[in-house]
Amino acid sequence: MKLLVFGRNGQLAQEVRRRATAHELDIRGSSDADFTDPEACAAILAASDADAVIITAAYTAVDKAETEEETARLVNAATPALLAEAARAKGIPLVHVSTDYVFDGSGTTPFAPDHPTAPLGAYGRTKLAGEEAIRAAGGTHAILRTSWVVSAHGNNFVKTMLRLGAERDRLTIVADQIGGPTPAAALADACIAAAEQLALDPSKSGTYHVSGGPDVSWADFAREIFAQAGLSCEVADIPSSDYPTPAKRPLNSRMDNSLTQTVFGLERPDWKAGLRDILADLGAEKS
Ligand SMILES: NC(=O)C1=CN([C@@H]2O[C@H](COP(=O)(O)OP(=O)(O)OC[C@H]3O[C@@H](n4cnc5c(N)ncnc54)[C@H](OP(=O)(O)O)[C@@H]3O)[C@@H](O)[C@H]2O)C=CC1
Ligand SMILES: Cc1cn([C@H]2C[C@H](O)[C@@H](COP(=O)(O)OP(=O)(O)O[C@H]3O[C@@H](C)C(=O)[C@@H](O)[C@H]3O)O2)c(=O)[nH]c1=O
Repeated sequence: MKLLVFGRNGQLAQEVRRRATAHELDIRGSSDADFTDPEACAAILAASDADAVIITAAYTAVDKAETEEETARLVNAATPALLAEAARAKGIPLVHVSTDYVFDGSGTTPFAPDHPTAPLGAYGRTKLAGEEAIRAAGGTHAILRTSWVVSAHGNNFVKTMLRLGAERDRLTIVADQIGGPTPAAALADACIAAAEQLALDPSKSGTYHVSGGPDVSWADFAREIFAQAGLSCEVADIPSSDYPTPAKRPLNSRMDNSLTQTVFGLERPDWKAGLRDILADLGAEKS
């Protein structure tokens, strides 16, 4: 298959490039497909001979989105909307990635894909608008909602903890937000599998959850990072109220992955194993 992939340097984009070895790839980064220009991006798709499209590009700066919601909306909603229409016009499947931040974080039960959405902030609102536009376009699609993506590339919680854990003896980390850290490598495999399977069976179109397990707090996630990296940084639990940020984060980010397993045959990713691979990639594993 030929895959048209939007996004080049992001966490997911880099893992798709690394793992889609069975396919021909046409990769478009922000320098040649700027998502603040929806028509230009749709024209790239319209002119493509790809068999499927994967959108990895997104505006992911959660706090900055509070003051840049219009830009975030262009990148996370307007361009995915036109790409979905262009994909439908060509009759090719579209795989898109969304977020746990479309939910309000209430309760302690894992959210199923059809649970009502109610984002707490601008990033979640714009990602939800992207989902809704893709569904409305009516083409063959998979929206894969994920959470807490980590990898050896780009900016993410693992790399932040490795940096801070090497500098400090003690960190205070929120312990009342619970979710599933997701290795970008496993998410890339899910995107590729969804593209392959949708091409064969468009009836698999829909919204799915791909989040690593088991669920954990950010504080316990940090402890496991330090344990696997052999860093002796103490982690003190704090409530979210002690870590004020411009955007409110959901307390419950647990997501039910069972539909993904049933329809696509994909197991829930094991984030502790994924973390070992990331630390090995970074040369940061415990010696
Ligand atoms: N990171 C996380 O914790 C989570 C991410 N997600 C979702 O997963 C997906 C992948 O995220 P992730 O790989 O972590 O994101 P990153 O922040 O690592 O990378 C962002 C990507 O978006 C591209 N991008 C940003 N702005 C533009 C623009 N104006 N035009 C074109 N491309 C742009 C970047 O382009 P370039 O390649 O040129 O650098 C880069 O490839 C996204 O849909 C995100 O919303 C969901 C839950 C958690
Ligand atoms: C650095 C640090 C963070 N934290 C907290 C803040 C936050 O609640 C949590 C994680 O911090 P981050 O800045 O990585 O979180 P954040 O940018 O909100 O991560 C989110 O990104 C978007 C794109 C998503 O879609 C989400 O699934 C999620 O991964 O850790 C501490 O409590 N102490 C610290 O020292």
